[in-house]
Amino acid sequence: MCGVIGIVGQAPVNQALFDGLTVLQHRGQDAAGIVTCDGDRLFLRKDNGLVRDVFHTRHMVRLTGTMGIGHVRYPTAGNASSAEAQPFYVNSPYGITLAHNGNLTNMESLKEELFLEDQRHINTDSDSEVLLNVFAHELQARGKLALEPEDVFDAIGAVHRRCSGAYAAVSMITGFGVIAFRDPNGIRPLVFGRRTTEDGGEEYIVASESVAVDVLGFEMVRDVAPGEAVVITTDGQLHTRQCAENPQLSPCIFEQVYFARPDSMIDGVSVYKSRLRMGEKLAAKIAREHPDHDIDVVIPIPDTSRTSALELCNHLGLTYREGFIKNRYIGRTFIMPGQTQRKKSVRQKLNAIELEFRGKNVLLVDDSIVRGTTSQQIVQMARDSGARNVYFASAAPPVRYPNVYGIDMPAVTELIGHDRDEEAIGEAIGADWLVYQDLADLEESAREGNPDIHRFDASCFCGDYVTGDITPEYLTELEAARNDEARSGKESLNHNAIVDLHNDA
Ligand SMILES: O=P(O)(O)OC[C@H]1O[C@H](OP(=O)(O)OP(=O)(O)O)[C@H](O)[C@@H]1O
Ligand SMILES: NC(=O)CC[C@H](N)C(=O)O
Ligand SMILES: [Mg+2]
Repeated sequence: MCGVIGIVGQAPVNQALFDGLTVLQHRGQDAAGIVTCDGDRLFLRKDNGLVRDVFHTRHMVRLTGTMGIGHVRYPTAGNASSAEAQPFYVNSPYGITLAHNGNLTNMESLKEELFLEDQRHINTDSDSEVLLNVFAHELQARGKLALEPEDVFDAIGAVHRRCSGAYAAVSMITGFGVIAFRDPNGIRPLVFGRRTTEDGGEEYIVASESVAVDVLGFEMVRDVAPGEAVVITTDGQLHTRQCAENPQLSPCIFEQVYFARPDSMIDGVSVYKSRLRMGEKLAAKIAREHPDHDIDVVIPIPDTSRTSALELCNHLGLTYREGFIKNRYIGRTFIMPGQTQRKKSVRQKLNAIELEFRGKNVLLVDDSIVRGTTSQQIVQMARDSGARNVYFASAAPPVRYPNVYGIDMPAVTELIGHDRDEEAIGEAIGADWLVYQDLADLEESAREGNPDIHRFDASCFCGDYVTGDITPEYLTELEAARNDEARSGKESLNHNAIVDLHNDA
C-alpha cells in the first residue's frame, strides 16, 4: 500500500504536503517524495526513508510553489531502491509527475507496448513509471499545445482501456493543475476535499484517506468514484468526469481490516465502525463454537486489532486488558521489506506485561494472520509469561491467496494459511484453539457502512480477483519474481543514484 496526496492552494503547499504525508505514513514506510510546481519549474525531493527523515529544512525551503503532489511508498512492484521512490517525472509532454497507490497487473505487456509502439523509455522496474508513461503518451496523442480538462479526461479514458489492476493516482501537469484518478473497480481509496481561504479563494486536496483531508483543515467533498477523474487547475477550478466505460465499485476489503487508519472514511464506510462490527461478529462466532469457553481475559495485539478486540470483548462480557505494550518508535511490521526484519521487529515492537498472563486463559485477538510472523511470536510470548491456555481469534478470515493489487503478499507459499486448514494453522502458531472470522461476516461488517457496495475485492481470502485477468501463470511468475529470497538478492545489488528530475532541492 502507498499513500498519495495532491494540493492546489493559494499559498505555498510544501508544509501541508509534508504534514499530509506524515498522516499517511501508515500506508508506506520505505520511501517518501514531494514535487511542487512554481510557475513553469518543478521541484522534487524523494528518497528512501520515513517522511521525517527524507525532508530536512534545506529540502523544504526549496519545494516552492502553490501546487504539488506527494507519496509514501510500500513497494509492491520493482524493488525497494530509492530510484523507485515516487513521484515519478517525465518531461514530455508538458512536464508530468505522478504518484501511484496500487499495482498494475499487465505491466509487462504495457512495458513492451510503450517501447515498441509508443517509443517511450522506462528506466526502472516500477509499474508506476509505466502508468505515468501510458498517461503521458495518451496526452501526447491529443496533440494539444494548450491543454483543456477535456483532453485530460480523454487521456484517462485511454489509460483505463490500456491498464489493468489497481491504481489510485495523483498527477501534476506543469503550469496546468493536479489530476486524481481511480481505476474502474475503485480498488484503492481516493478522496478529495476543499477549503475556502480568508480572502475567498478555493483550495483543493486529493488524498488516499480522508484522515489527511481532516487533519489539514479541509472539508471532505467525496470519494473519487471508480473510473472517475478529478482535475483541479492552477486557478482553483474543479472539473470531474467519469472516464471508464463500465465502472463498478469493488474496494479492497483489506483496507478495512488492516491498512487504513480507523479515523478514515472509505467509500462511505467508517473504518472504525466496520472494525467494531468485525469484533461483534467474531464474538458471536466464538460464542457459537465455544459456548463453554473458559477465557479469563481478552488481550489485543496492538495496534490495529484494538478496535475489534474491544468490541469483541464487550459482546462476550469479558475483561479487556492491554497485555502487550507497543514501542511507539517501531513502525508497522507487516509492511517492512523482508522476513528477517519483520521477524525481529515483532519482538522489538511488542513486550508482554507478565502479570496479565500468569495463570490465566487468555484470548489474543489480531486483525489478521498473514505470514504468521506476529501470531507465532505473540503466542510464545504469552506462554513465556505464564499463560495457562492461549486462544487466538482473527478478525479476518485465513489469508490463502496472493494479493496483486498493492499489498505485498505476492508469494502464496509465504502465507501460513495457503496449505493448512484452520486447525493446522492454530497448531502452527501454537494456539490451543483458533477462531477465524467468516468471509461473509467480514464483508457484512464493511457493507453495513454502505449498502451500495455490492462487491469487495477479497481476493486474498477467496482467490476471486475483481479485474478478472489473473491467471495461475501470472501468479507463478509473480511468486518467482517477488518472493522474499528473490528480492533479497536483487536489493543488495541496488545502490544506484536516482536518475530523475534535477534541481537543487
Ligand atoms: O501474520 P503477519 O504476517 O505477522 O501479519 C499480520 C500482522 O501484521 C500487522 O501488524 P503490524 O505490526 O504491521 O501493524 P499494526 O501495529 O498496525 O498492527 C497486522 O495487524 C497483524 O498483526
Ligand atoms: N503499495 C503500493 O501502492 C505500491 C505502488 C507501486 N506499485 C510501487 O511499488 O511503488
Ligand atoms: Mg498488528
